Amino acid sequence: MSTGVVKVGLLGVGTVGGGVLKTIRSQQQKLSERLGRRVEVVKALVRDTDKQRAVQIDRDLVTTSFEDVLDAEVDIVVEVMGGVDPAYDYVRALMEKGCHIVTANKELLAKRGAELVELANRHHVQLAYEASVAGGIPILGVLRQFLRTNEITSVSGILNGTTNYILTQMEQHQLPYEVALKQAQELGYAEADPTSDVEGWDALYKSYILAQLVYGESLPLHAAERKGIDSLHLGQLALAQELGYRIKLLARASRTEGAIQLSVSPTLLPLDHPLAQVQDAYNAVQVSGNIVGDLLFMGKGAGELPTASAVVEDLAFLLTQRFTPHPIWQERQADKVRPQEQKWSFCYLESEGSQGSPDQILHFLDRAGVEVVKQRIQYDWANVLRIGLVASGFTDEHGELLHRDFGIRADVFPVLAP
Ligand SMILES: NC(=O)C1=CN([C@@H]2O[C@H](COP(=O)(O)OP(=O)(O)OC[C@H]3O[C@@H](n4cnc5c(N)ncnc54)[C@H](OP(=O)(O)O)[C@@H]3O)[C@@H](O)[C@H]2O)C=CC1
Ligand SMILES: N[C@@H](CC=O)C(=O)O
Repeated sequence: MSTGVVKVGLLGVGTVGGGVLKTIRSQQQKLSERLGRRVEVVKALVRDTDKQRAVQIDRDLVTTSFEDVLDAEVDIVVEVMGGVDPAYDYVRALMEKGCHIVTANKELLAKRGAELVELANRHHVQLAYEASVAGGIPILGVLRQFLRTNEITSVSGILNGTTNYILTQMEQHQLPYEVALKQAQELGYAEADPTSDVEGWDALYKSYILAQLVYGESLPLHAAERKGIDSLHLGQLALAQELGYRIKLLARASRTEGAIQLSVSPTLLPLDHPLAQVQDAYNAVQVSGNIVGDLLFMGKGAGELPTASAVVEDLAFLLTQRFTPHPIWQERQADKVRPQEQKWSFCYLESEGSQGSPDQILHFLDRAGVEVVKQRIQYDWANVLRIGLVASGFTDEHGELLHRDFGIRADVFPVLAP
């Protein structure tokens, strides 16, 4: 490593990269005092050098050629370009040259993390990725350093800022889904392709990383349960609220009897549940340990400066550490994928015709053995029947029968507690 100055390469000067540049500048004195050296960005890779940026950057530093970064003799590279291709090849080439890597790229880690960890070990370089999970919340550092003696039964919570922002705007301001999504993009919360956010992939990548860190293994992504918020509508949020619940996109990594489970799903939380209070782009991570009990960490999960905070803290911490090998990452498919045990469900029933009255429908469910503990019945302006139920024992088969006999479409979501 060069003396006097820490030379940093940046892959990407978008929302996060811009925040990293601003933070290195605003915190230069603190960084220099802590590290005994100035931190300087010496090359920055972008796609388009003529693009207007929210951060001022010297024209000479910016390049569209990865070779310029590779040849720049950098000590550390911050990868904040996103995606797997070409990010993986770039990170690999840099590690092979002896560069430490700080990344915020959860997709890269969830898809190629095992190889990157192995490469980092082979080339004795550090791989730091605090910003990849829950933005500004330093949850990986806490799990890695301060919860090693506990048996962690689960790590769960709200891990995607974009979807939490959308749900908050829809529920509190009756904003249509598309408008709320557009706002989240403008605020810099969403991924370049926001499908990753709204279909639950981003939260799944983060749960995958948490499982690797906590359990030393994870389930392959394709074997996880994943449902996003892309088909949720205002009617469902309103009915859930009338029943005393708020819908949040909950992600969970757990280990039961040696089997890892990963899931992402819109879930109903009682309005007074701590996770139901988490609004806008905030995230919250709940860790359950056998000694400590339940812990809850909350903070901004997306956006320029909260994410840059995690990146720059990683960078500074890494420079004060000696290299120690990273625990390897493994994937293991459970012998039998067991669905998460879920006693209570929210069933949102909407009539496609007028083949049955609410009484007939509820009577049918009662006879079929479905236990209903809460219900709300509404007719919208077009006289479409909507029924919201909190129930136990509702299966796909009940949904099919409701469709066949009553022209009812059923959407079912887990409920954390009735
Ligand atoms: N936004 C957020 O709140 C958070 C983001 N992250 C992660 O951080 C990473 C970056 O996100 P974000 O800053 O929002 O993304 P942006 O889309 O805002 O920025 C991406 C940057 O990378 C550059 N880039 C992308 N692809 C290439 C390529 N093939 N060659 C050269 N340059 C490229 C872009 O160049 P150009 O500007 O010229 O287009 C841009 O500067 C992602 O992995 C994301 O998942 C993690 C936590 C929070
Ligand atoms: N798109 C992500 C950004 C941070 O990880 C999110 O919304 O959480």
